[in-house]
Amino acid sequence: MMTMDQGAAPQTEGGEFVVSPHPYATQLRTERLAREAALGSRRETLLYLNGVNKTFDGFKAINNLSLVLERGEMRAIIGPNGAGKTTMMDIITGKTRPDAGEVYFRGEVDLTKHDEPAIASMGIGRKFQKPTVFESHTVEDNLALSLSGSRSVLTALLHKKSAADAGKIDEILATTRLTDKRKRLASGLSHGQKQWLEIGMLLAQDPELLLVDEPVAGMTDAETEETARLLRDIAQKHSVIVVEHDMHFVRELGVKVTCLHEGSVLSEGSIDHVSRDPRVIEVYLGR
Ligand SMILES: Nc1ncnc2c1ncn2[C@@H]1O[C@H](COP(=O)(O)OP(=O)(O)OP(=O)(O)O)[C@@H](O)[C@H]1O
Repeated sequence: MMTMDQGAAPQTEGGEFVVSPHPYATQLRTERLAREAALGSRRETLLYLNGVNKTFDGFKAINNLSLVLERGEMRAIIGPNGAGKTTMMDIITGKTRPDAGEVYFRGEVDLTKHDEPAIASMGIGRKFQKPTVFESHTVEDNLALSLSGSRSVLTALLHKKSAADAGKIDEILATTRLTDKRKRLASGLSHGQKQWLEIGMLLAQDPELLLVDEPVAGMTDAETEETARLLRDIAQKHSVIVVEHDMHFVRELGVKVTCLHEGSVLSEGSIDHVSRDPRVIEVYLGR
């Protein structure tokens, strides 16, 4: 006579025979559902970092870092020197390859598989701390040279701009508060105006995500406050990550703040939440 294993024994339910799933099948299904849920939440996001690690000569610069940026979000990143802010930006832009972890753009592009030029062309623009504008060109020519698309330098400088290009340059000049400086040589701009021009040059490339590194370092108080307004304007149409130490400026941005420490997220939330967090006070704000 045939005997049956208890786990797979048929049972009657409303007159029908049903087979209890094997415990291993149940485990596989649970794991599959968890994977699908993770993929679902990743798809919703613009930038998804999960369990990212990067070690330099045995030193963990990035340590199991996870961070999610929603589409259209502006995020401020703070943290003490050496916290891993620059390394995180380097990983997002393909300058540094992580040792482990997931880095996804628009939920589906694995950024760890692409190099810097490819990532830039996908719509991630980066502005480094030091402005690098073309000093001997006018403000508007700096923007014309940066417009996305296949223009040669000569085409950009010598030929009449198309109506679309001209309209776009006008819009960027207005956003970056440089309309009345458009004919000036970039060398004649103040430090703050050069930073704004460089942000404009990034905008000319139509990035979906802008990474901005310490934009207000060296600016006057008035320029700092104007930069917060300028970035809030930009964030209406773009996603932005701003790394900055100036807490007054970060407060002016009025966005979610992430504090990094020793390569991972120490605290995250509103500026009030993060700046009251005893751990943030201990390692960063209290210093
Ligand atoms: N290419 C590299 N080789 C070796 N060590 C590195 C390299 N890049 C970064 N590090 C180290 O990794 C750690 C994190 O540095 P990172 O520049 O990312 O910090 P940060 O938060 O940007 O600091 P800061 O506010 O000073 O710019 C530091 O200890 C740094 O010395």
